[in-house]
Amino acid sequence: MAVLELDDLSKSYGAVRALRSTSFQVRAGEIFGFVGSNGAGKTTTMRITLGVLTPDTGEVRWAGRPIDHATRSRIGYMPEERGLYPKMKVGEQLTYLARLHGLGAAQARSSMERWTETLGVDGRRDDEVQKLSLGNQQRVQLAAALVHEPDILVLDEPFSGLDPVAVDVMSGVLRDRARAGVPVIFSSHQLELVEAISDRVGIIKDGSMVAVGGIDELRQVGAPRWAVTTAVTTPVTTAGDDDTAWVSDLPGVRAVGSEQVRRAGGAATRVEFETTHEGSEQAVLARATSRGRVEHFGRVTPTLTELYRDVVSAEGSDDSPDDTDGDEATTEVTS
Ligand SMILES: Nc1ncnc2c1ncn2[C@@H]1O[C@H](COP(=O)(O)OP(=O)(O)OP(=O)(O)O)[C@@H](O)[C@H]1O
Repeated sequence: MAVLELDDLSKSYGAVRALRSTSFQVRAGEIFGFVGSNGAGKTTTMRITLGVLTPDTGEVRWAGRPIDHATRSRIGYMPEERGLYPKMKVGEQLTYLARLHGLGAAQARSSMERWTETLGVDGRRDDEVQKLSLGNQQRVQLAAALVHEPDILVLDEPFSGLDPVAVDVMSGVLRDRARAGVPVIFSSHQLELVEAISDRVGIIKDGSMVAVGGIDELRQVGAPRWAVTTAVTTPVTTAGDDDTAWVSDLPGVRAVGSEQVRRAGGAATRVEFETTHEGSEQAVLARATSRGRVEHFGRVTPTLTELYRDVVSAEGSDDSPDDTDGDEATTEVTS
């Protein structure tokens, strides 16, 4: 299966180290969500993939071979800064872009028709791009990335500013392209959306990949997290009081937070904890049972937002641009 390989990419802009030995892969037919804080290095990575920026070290390969001019023309790219001609009509512009990528006149026209229909802007073909709303301009921008039927899709924040219907349309198109065997890489700050549509996710921080893998796989990294909710008959004191000591003093257990819920006829306490030894959650359950009626006990599945916060706020953060220390370890989970 063809794989897009980004191998050991480094890039500095003067004193700013934008990428530090960044490596990851995107397989054919896979949607890869690329996330990271502002300035983490996503756009730089995408521009290098497209070949508009040259890395200081490393290379990008497609199907085992370094990306050359011919392969580059097979990439559909949606740049963050967008790049349509505002005064050109939608239909003309898309047909023109398809022809630039080598499609014949009839093929370019039918591809333009197909993508404007799929993306719901077929009624705007004769309008200048600048007359469209920002969301519709973005749909046209995606059509521009797709109109030459690319083998690889690289999309820089394609969802930013879209309404929920447009998000659904865009997600559907990405899924459809992936099903057709295209590797799709997209960046986004909308982590719930990334979680919903990505097959794999990469988290970049200060130019280094700090986690790469399927979301379920990334969830397995780190200590398992649990929650226990116990009904308590004794009145709960001030909300926010620490009620985790009964959990924390058990071996192999670390309480990470608690919550108290008042309600008619009593209250309940929910404590979240991590286990560092297999089976130590059973000791928590036994103790909870001795304290009151256990209403709920189970594993907590972190969301991508929680995973992201964990890895991005992990120790070792250094935002100084001229930092020259070593690279951070990547949590690589491959399936
Ligand atoms: N042309 C440039 N000249 C100098 N510095 C640059 C240039 N382009 C990017 N940078 C710097 O490189 C770092 C990485 O920027 P990049 O645009 O790749 O981040 P990003 O993850 O895409 O951010 P965002 O989420 O804000 O779009 C940042 O510190 C940025 O300021």
